[in-house]
Amino acid sequence: MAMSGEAANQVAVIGGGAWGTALANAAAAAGRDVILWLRDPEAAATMARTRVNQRYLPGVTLRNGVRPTAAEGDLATAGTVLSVVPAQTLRSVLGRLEGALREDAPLVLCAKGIERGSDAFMSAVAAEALGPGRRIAVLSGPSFASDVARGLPTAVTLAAEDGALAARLAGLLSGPSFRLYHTDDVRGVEIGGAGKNVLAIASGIVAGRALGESARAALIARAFAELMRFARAYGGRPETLMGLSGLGDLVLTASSPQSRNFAFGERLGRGASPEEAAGGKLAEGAFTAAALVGLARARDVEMPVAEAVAAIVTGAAGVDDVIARLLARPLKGEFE
Ligand SMILES: NC(=O)C1=CN([C@@H]2O[C@H](COP(=O)(O)OP(=O)(O)OC[C@H]3O[C@@H](n4cnc5c(N)ncnc54)[C@H](O)[C@@H]3O)[C@@H](O)[C@H]2O)C=CC1
Ligand SMILES: O=C(CO)COP(=O)(O)O
Repeated sequence: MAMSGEAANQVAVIGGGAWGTALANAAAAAGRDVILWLRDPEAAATMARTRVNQRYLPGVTLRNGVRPTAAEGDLATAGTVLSVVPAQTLRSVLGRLEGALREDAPLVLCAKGIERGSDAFMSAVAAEALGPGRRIAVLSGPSFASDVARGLPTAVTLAAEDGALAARLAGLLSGPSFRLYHTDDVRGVEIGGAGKNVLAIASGIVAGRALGESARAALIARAFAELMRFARAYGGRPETLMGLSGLGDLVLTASSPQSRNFAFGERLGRGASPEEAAGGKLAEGAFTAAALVGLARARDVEMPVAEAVAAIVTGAAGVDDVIARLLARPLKGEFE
């Protein structure tokens, strides 16, 4: 049955954190009718009343087209669904909400991570949780929630295996300052988003240890080289990694203290323990590091920077040991 105009214009955002709130505002700016679903009824009611997400995105007013709710039934009319909960919660959240979603609504995955334990990419987790019939897309790219929510110019990538669907969703969510490019390289886009979070932690460590801007630039370039190797081994296209969702997002996240992953690394570099460094904020790379390294090892992909981050966040090695090890690696051809 064809979707009614009302359903086609309605977007549900699952997850009322910083990014979910920003994307809800961006979709409303694009003219969509937006349902912002939170698991906590009290938080949803407060947000509906105050029109602000004080905990996760203070200082930003919700647009008129955004309706916060905790009622699962409110999701039933949305023609498009964005999942914006942390990567490690995706499976359980989709399991809970599966029955509340329209069967024909495409699901746009906005978390940047790899599931721990299963080492599964987000698209694989969603396909397992919702069954093979669900159309799945991935949205990723250089975009701080506060920039997007304030309407500052931002460009990201929307990927779906069905290129026509990717183009349609990019059009649906693009607004005056939030621009979505589209591609059919789902795997390449999700690798860029998940990988850059891990690698940005390393960049933060270099900054926190005061190793200098030259060292940080070298680190970012070597980190990008290993991300390319990983993508090649797992079916992501090199040009995707060269684009917004790869290099673009790595540059943003690995060079700004506004990034929670970078800030987490910076605190590690200054000597904080992983628990202290997290400080109650979500640093997705800390959870994804071991999974990324596990996948890399499984296909013999050399990822010394990701290995270093995984060793530090799991407490297997200290920052100084890891730096010494990286600097002692044998010299080799740059593009081997
Ligand atoms: N904040 C940003 O600038 C950007 C974030 N992202 C990605 O978006 C994802 C979410 O990040 P943020 O919104 O920034 O995190 P956040 O920490 O601001 O918010 C996470 C939200 O998820 C909710 N949540 C957690 N577990 C849940 C569960 N089991 N059921 C329902 N809701 C649950 C929390 O209550 C909270 O509202 C991450 O993967 C992140 O990498 C991507 C681009 C930009
Ligand atoms: O993904 C992001 C920017 O594109 C946000 O980065 P952090 O999660 O490190 O804050």
